[in-house]
Amino acid sequence: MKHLASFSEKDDFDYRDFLASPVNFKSSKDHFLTLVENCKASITDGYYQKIVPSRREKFRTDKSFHPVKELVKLCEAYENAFVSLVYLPNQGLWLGATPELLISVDEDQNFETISLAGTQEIQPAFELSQASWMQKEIEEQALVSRYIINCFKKIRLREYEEYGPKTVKAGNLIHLKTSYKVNMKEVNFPQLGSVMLDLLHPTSAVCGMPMLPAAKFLQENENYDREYYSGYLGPINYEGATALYVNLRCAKIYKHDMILFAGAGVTEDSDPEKEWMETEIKFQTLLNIIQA
Ligand SMILES: C=C(O[C@@H]1C=C(C(=O)O)C=C[C@H]1O)C(=O)O
Repeated sequence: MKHLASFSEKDDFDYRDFLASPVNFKSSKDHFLTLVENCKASITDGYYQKIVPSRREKFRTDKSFHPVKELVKLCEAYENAFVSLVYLPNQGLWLGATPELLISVDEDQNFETISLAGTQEIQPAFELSQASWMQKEIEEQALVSRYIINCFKKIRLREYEEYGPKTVKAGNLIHLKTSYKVNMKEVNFPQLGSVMLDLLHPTSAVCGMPMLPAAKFLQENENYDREYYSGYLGPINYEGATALYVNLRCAKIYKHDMILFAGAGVTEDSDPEKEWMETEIKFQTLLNIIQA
């Protein structure tokens, strides 16, 4: 951390030289509200159980914005998030602080995945024991849990441990989380990590159920390219362990702006205005900490 912080102060190269100006796009609230209505209508028709539409929004970055400094601030603010800063030529510079583990395998061959969904905004002094959840969020998260259990069923894996659901904090938000753990040595399944990765991604926390039709629905209706948002990233076989996270609460950084991405799980009980608000408060996870 110290190394990162001093890097940002002493180097005089301008990272902006590497970055493009963002393409112009209009972020329309009406479009998102109509999209949520269309998701609900398709769910009511009986074919889908859940769809997770998303949107993006452009924000001006402050003069003092520096990606490495912002990375350090995010690491300090969000102890439980996977905080990342990634530059890829032609794909740009991405900054994020995601609460969502996709899969991990530790050095002792313990596998873990989680089901994370349901969102509420909280104030800093909020105690987790005060949390109460509506039927809509409970059902929404249960769908993600069912999706994971179905993946285990496909590979006939019965020996998993399930913890939760319990309420967890992710910055300015709380979510419902259930963890699934498997001792890969005990079940004699050394490939479990890669097999589950193929089956899980994209989970119904970011896409929908059933998965393939929901992905097609989003491609046809979302009207923009998610790029790396809702993909996954993380260390692979680093010191014997792998931990891949879903790329949420993330921003693509441009010369003088950044584009933030956020989605919200829609079920038949969704209220479009509330889903819009949910994407707004998800943007705040980054905006509360970084210079914008
Ligand atoms: C889709 C996002 O988040 C996911 C959707 C959630 C929800 O619908 O309540 C909650 C956590 C994440 O699994 C996002 O942050 O963009």
